[in-house]
Amino acid sequence: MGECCSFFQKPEEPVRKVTLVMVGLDNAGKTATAKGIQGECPEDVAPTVGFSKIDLRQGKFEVTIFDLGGGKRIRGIWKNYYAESYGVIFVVDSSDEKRMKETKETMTKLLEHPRISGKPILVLANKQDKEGALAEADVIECLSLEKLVNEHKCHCQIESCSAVMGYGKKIDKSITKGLYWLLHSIANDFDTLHERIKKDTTEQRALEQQEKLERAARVKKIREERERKEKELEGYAKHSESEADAEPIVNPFKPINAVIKENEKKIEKEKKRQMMEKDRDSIPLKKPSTEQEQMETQSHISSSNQKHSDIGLIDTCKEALTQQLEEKKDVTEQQPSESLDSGDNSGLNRKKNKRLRFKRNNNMIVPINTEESEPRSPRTSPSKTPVGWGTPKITRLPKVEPLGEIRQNDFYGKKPLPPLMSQRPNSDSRDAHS
Ligand SMILES: Nc1nc2c(ncn2[C@@H]2O[C@H](COP(=O)(O)OP(=O)(O)OP(=O)(O)O)[C@@H](O)[C@H]2O)c(=O)[nH]1
Ligand SMILES: [Mg+2]
Repeated sequence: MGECCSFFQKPEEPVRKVTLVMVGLDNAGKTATAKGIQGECPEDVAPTVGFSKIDLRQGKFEVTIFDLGGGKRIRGIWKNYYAESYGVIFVVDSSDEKRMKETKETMTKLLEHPRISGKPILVLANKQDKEGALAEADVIECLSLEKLVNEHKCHCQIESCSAVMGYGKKIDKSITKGLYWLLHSIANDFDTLHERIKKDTTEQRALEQQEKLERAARVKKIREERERKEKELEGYAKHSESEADAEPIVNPFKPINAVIKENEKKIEKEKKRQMMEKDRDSIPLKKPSTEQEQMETQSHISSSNQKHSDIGLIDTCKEALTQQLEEKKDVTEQQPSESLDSGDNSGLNRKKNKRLRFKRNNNMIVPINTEESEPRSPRTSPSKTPVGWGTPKITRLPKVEPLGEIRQNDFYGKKPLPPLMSQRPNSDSRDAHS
């Protein structure tokens, strides 16, 4: 019988499609409430990113509810749903008193929107099961709800509820009651609302179409600009290619083997040059004629070579030689007296080393300048020739030979010597009879 009644009633009461938006701050309980209305368990819900949509049949209404994400960054999308909404469900977390100010600001912004103002609004003061949750009156006061709805000529109903109390048939009756109130309110003013929504949605769609065209024009412009730049680059590349064909680029890099060989040749050339210089320095310009010249030449070569090797060493040797010569000079000065006072051996040594000169004087041989040619002291050790320094001339004095017949003959040009006198004219000079 009931079915028959409803069957007959249906043609009289046309089915009305109604769209609702469910908004409020994040964590307020919107999705939990929507799930409960739909007959699903409201627990284990996750924050909504974007929106979720539920459809339900309520009497003569085919209801579509857009459950929109309440996060700060998502609230911007809310306005896109205002035009087609017949009414609003605003969910408040009554247990979160700290966010009441934010809730009020959000609600104010919502109600003052031209596509919301004048439309019916259901406020659900949710989470009443939680201890310390604000009562209905407190929520009204915190949100200045009366003032707000009056300002924006919105029909308003507030219900205290708990979304997690149950779902389906066991859903909190306050939620069902609030939903009935909203649908009835819409039904009461349905035609007006319907015309407004038609108009708003048309405008909204036109606006969206315009935005779409503008976006397409921007994309087209960007694409054309990019294609123009690509063509310019292609033209530049072709121009570069033609230039490259005309003038082949010489590769500045060489194989490493070629570079090594080149360097080796340079080193070899430099070595040869140095060798040639060395040889040129070592070859004497004229052959030394005498022994002394040879020695001097060798000394010069040695000195010259050494000059190339170490000039600093020359200075050192100079100093050493000078010092040595000074020492010898001192010794030479002391030598005559020592030689005279010393024994026969020292006398013999002196005879051996002494260079004697003689002059003929009335058929007599007279030694002269014996002191000047006094040899160095035998006690003085021969100087060690410094490395890299020419042999000093003092060590190259002519060798003193003993005076003999051959030498005497040479001296007198093979003439017979005069007979020796019984008494020597220079008896003090024993050196003449050595
Ligand atoms: N105690 C209690 N917890 C609730 C109630 N309603 C929702 N919750 C819990 O509150 C948390 C947030 O619920 P949601 O439904 O996700 O909140 P929302 O408004 O959809 O949040 P957004 O999607 O981020 O905007 C969940 O852990 C729910 O279980 C309620 O009435 N009482
Ligand atoms: Mg949600």
